[in-house]
Amino acid sequence: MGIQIAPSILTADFARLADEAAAVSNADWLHVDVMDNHFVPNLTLGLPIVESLAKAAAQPLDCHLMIEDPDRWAPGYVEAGASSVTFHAEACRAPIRTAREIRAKGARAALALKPATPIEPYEDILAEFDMILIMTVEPGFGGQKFLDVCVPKIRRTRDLIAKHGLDLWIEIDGGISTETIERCAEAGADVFVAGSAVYNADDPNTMVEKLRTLAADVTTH
Ligand SMILES: O=C(CO)[C@@H](O)[C@H](O)COP(=O)(O)O
Ligand SMILES: [Fe+2]
Repeated sequence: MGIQIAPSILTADFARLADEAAAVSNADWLHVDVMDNHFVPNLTLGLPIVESLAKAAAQPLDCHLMIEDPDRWAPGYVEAGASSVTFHAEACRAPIRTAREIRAKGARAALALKPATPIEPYEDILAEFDMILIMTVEPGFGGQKFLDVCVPKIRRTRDLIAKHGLDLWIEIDGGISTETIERCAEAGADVFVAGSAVYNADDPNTMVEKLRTLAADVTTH
């Protein structure tokens, strides 16, 4: 599949989401951060807006659920039109069941890990997922500084995927910019979320291509 860029609409203008999606027409995905003010100290949007955006945007939606009780809510995001649904390991009580429900409804299932959550406890259930999302900031807000301490986990995750002969994508999210994307691509990431770097750029689409080129030039796997 190669390098994929997923602009996060968290830094976009929420009153003009359809236009903001069109402004990143070169992007592979539109990353939608769902926050419930419980799992993270911030509140964004939920099912009705995802349903409208799925109809209005040309790109598939990559929904990142930063919510409590994803077991209950995650399958509904597929019904709302998401093509990929990511839930947090720290919030989930039944990751295998929830991943299977997401897949059964026709979307990609992904497991997200906060910076201090290791990948190793999930080694035996990697095959239940299409993607692992490794957070490179504490979830909750856009525009935070990239946490370098998360890079070794990208590498270890890529090694575990190879060890089991699996075909999972590794997505990274938080503080991704022209300064930080290359070290993540080198470590084995292939899907890159970027919010402030893309939406604060003079031309969001040009930034998408710049990020894609930087990552592609150093990718080894
Ligand atoms: O999930 C989150 C934040 O919790 C992200 O998707 C951010 O929206 C990324 O924003 P930048 O760090 O790229 O500005
Ligand atoms: Fe996100």
